[in-house]
Amino acid sequence: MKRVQRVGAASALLLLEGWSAAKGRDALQKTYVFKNFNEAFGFMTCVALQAEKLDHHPEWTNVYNRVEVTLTTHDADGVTERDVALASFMDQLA
Ligand SMILES: C[C@H](O)[C@H](O)[C@H]1CNC2=NC(N)=NC(=O)C2=N1
Repeated sequence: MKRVQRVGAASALLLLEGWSAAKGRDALQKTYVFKNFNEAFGFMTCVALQAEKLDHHPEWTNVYNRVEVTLTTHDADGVTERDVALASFMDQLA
């Protein structure tokens, strides 16, 4: 997999809505709230398939209708265009 340049959370946030910078590390965070568990898990299933396609995976937790997402690129030790791409995909889907 090609190396990607770290862009950092601050510049990534200029392109995204509803995301914020994580505390203590270069990462993006967002909490999605759905109608119920089915909607939340459907979202996660769709994102999981895309994540496999992109070979880029979220850190996330799910409790009932909430999905808390953290995006960062472990290989670059920070936020890259891959995180922006995955964040945009999630926003379009939600
Ligand atoms: C070997 C494999 O391509 C890498 O480990 C991929 C998989 N998914 C990944 N996901 C994320 N978020 N960051 C990575 O650096 C990353 N690297």
